This record gives sequence, structure tokens and C-alpha cells, in this order.
Amino acid sequence: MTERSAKLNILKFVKIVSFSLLLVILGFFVAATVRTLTFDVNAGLQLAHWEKTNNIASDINQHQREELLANFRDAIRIPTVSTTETQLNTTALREFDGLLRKAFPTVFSSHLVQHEVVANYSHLFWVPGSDLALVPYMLLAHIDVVPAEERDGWEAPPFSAKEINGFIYGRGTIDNKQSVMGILQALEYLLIRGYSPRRGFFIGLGHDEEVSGFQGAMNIVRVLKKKGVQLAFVLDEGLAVLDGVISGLEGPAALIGISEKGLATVKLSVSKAPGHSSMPPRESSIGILAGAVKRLEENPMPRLFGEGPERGTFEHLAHKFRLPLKFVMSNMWLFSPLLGRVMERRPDTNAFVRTTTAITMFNSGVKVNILPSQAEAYVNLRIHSAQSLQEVLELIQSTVGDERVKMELVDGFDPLPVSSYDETSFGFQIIKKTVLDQFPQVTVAPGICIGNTDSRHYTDLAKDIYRFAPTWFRPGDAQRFHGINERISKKNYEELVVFYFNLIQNCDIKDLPSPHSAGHEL
Ligand SMILES: CCCCCCCC/C=C\CCCCCCCC(=O)N[C@@H](Cc1ccc(O)cc1)C(=O)O
Ligand SMILES: [Zn+2]
Ligand SMILES: [Zn+2]
Repeated sequence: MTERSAKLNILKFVKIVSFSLLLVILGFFVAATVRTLTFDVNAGLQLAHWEKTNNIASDINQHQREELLANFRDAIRIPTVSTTETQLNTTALREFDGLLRKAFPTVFSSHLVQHEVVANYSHLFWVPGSDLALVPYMLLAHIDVVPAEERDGWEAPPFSAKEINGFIYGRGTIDNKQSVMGILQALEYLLIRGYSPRRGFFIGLGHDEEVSGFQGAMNIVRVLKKKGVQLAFVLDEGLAVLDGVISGLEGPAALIGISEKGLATVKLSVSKAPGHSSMPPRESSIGILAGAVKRLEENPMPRLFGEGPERGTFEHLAHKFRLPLKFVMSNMWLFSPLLGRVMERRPDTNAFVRTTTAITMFNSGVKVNILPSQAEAYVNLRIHSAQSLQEVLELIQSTVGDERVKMELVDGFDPLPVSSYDETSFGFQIIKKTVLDQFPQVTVAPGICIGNTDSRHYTDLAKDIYRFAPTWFRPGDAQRFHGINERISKKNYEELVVFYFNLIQNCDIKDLPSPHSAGHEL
């Protein structure tokens, strides 16, 4: 270590110690004057007795291990790519239909399962329960994937399902064919072992989620509405088990999405008379638009960290941080502005701090010597729970601040309602129990899904919508999502099958334990 770097390290250490001291002193000062400080908001978890059920054990033998993996790899090899609402690979979607029927013969032949194809390529399954008094639930996943090109830097061709060091590589391995195949594989094994549910359930597999779900999910919802269906809860893709992803957190965290951010896709355009490039005006359509886009990037939306349900995430996880972070997380009412400033430094954590602004498309010009008549840019914003679509549109307009820039809302909606996650919340507690039974080392917490899912179309059918699958994300894995080298370990895929196998059976529980009874931790 050089003298200079040693000095820097000492300086860093002194800074951290004085910063921690400052936090504690500040905390006590505010506590004395305003309200009570807590050392650990999550310390008083209730213990409870779960209803005894005779769940079928989820043992997987070697033959099944090979079979489930082969089915999954076949699914990855079919390029069910959605590019735009009108550009879907319908040949691949049809082939995928054939694969499902071949891979899950019991699901498609059992008298216990009703199946229908919706909007040509989506699938709706209904498994009635024996107890009609129990409100059914629904599992969702999507068949389509975003485009992928090997030349972008993939270690294996994106539709090869190649195995490298125990991982299956391919587009769709974590978004979201692991759930499509995991759910149906679990149902196949349950049916083979003679299971018939007490609580009925639906499975919805959309074919156009990656381009908004206007055909698949929306038509499945229409079918269900016509039947007058109401759902106890919906479980869709979304958050995951984060292992080593949240700095300072001891052990992995399973974040169950209780809401998702809103969305605004805005088209900005500038029109100018075309002409010869030898006589350019002082400002071109491209220059005016570039200025507007630059202002949007330089003026991010306000920091709102702690003003939405993300506050609950950190309060739930607080007891898994060491001091002084444990103290900070337990007193979010005081420290969230400070935490927001730290979190905004990384793109993945900034997503929880504010409405994010991404310029995703920029088009103009047709020839080197023609002044472009039109320049257009698309801005894709993900709206924080504490803001509305209308507020965001007004902020964009004032930041752009140029009447020559036309603004058009292409697609948009408010942040989704927050689903319940307290001790009386059936869906949340059943998902949590299933996760903890399988992964006892994990801390379960509510989270905000920063992307959008098909489940947003289901708000009229269910008050409680959750976004989660036990896909394990380690540092760097979030970048594989819609990125290169998307992959899942063979072990993790098997765990997903087991998770759905147990979840379906756990949903047969009639009532949650009363919060004050002793026994299993809720
Ligand atoms: C506490 C900080 C830890 C940070 C760790 C971050 C982990 C992130 C993990 C997962 C990423 C979340 C992805 C959610 C699923 C999103 C699925 C998706 O891509 N949906 C599309 C849907 C869509 C919406 C609008 C359109 O016009 C087309 C498609 C999306 O873009 O959101
Ligand atoms: Zn997805
Ligand atoms: Zn996706």
C-alpha cells in the first residue's frame, strides 16, 4: 500500500466514523424533540400455528431431474420474440403451443384441468377446487421474450439453451420461461401424484407481455370477467431473491412485489421546413430536440425515496443490517432523504428513489445534404409510487420549456395500487411461508417492482397482486435482464418447480393462523 492510499483509507475511515456518530447524535436529538427512535422496527415478529396439511412431498428423482431440464431447454430454444405490438414471432408461438402439449401430457388430458387458447397464442388453465367456498387465486407468466443477438456479446447463442458451468444460457431463462415451465411442470407432477386442489386456481400465460399484453393478458382478463371471476390474489413475475445485491444486508432477501411503478412513454418531436444543407438555419430540428433531451437528462425527477412503499422494504430488512445501517433503516422517517442521496448513485438503486427518465429512441434525417424536416425522440419514464402520470407530464413540459418541441403521450398509467402485506394478507403470507419453508436463510420483505408486468391488467379481478418468483439474483445478474448472457442455474430452475409445487398445495390452507398463536413464524 502506498503512503498516499494509506492516508486516503484513514481519511475514509475517519469520515465513516464521524458520519455514523453524527447520525446517532442527530437521531437522538430529533427523537427527543419530535418522535421516538427505534433500533429495530422488525423485532416483534409474531409466531403462529399453521393449519396442518398433508402436502405431497416435492422429491425429484434423477429421471424427473433430467426430464424437467429437457422440457425447459426445449422452451428456451423456441424464439418467441416480441419486437413491437405487430411484430410477434407467430410461428414460434405456435410451436410453443405444441411444446406445452408434448411436455405436459397430464395437464392437457386431466379431467381436473380446463384449458383454452386465448387471442390465438395465450393460454388459460382452470383447475377447480373441491371447496367452492374458497376464493380462487391465479398464477401468471409470459411466453414471449425480448429480442437477443449473439453478436452483442453472448457467451452462447441466445436460443441455444447451452449449458455452461451448471447454468442454462438463453433469452427467457429468467424472463420469464422459468415461470411458464416451472408452473406447468409443478402441476404436471402434482396431477401425476394424484393431487386435486381444495382451492381452485387459474394459470394465465400471456404471449405479448413484452409489448404490453394488450392481446394476451387483456383478453384473458376479458374471459374471466365474463365468467364473473374474482380472485383471492394474483402472483406474476417481477422481483426475485437478491443475494449479495443489497450492500450491507446480511444474507439473501426475497422481495415480493406489492406494487409496480407507473409508466409514461412520451414522444417529443420538432418540425422544421426541409431545405438544402448549404443554407442551414441557426438551429436545426435535431439541435432543438437534442437540447430538450439534454435538459431532461440533466434535471432528473425529484427524489422521493421513503415516500412510497419502498420504505416498508427497508424497514422489513432493517434487522438484517449491522449498525449504524440497522439504526438508519429502522428510522426511515428520519433518514430516508439521506439514504435517497446514496441510493441515487447507482442506476439499479436509483430506480427506487425517483421517477426515472430514459431516452430510448432518437430518429431524424434521411440524407447528408437535406435539412431534416422532422426529429423525434422517445422518452420512457418509470413513475415513482408517490407521483402521478399527470404530475410527471407537467414536469416534462416545464423541463423541456420550449414550445417548438411537441409532446405526445404514447402510453402511460399511474403507479399500481399497493397490495396488502400484513399478517392477515392471505396471498402475501402464503407466498412468504412457501419461500421460508424452502429457503429458511432468506429474509422476506415487500418490494416495488421497477418494471411492468401483465398483472397490471388484473386490477379489476384482484385487490392483491404480487410480483415474485424465487429466481436467485447475484451481483451483476440484474443486468442480464433484457441484456446479454441471460441465464439460470439448473439447481435454481429445479427450485422453481419445487416452489410452485409447494405453493399450489399451500394455497389449500383455508385460513391464516391467528397472529398471536405460538409456533411457526409468520
Ligand atoms: C434494493 C435495491 C436492489 C436493486 C436490485 C434490482 C433488482 C431488479 C430485479 C428485477 C428487475 C425487475 C424487472 C421486473 C419485470 C419487468 C418485466 C418487463 O420487462 N416488462 C416490460 C413491460 C412493458 C411495459 C411497457 C411497454 O411499452 C412494453 C413492455 C417493461 O418494460 O417494464
Ligand atoms: Zn417478463
Ligand atoms: Zn421482460
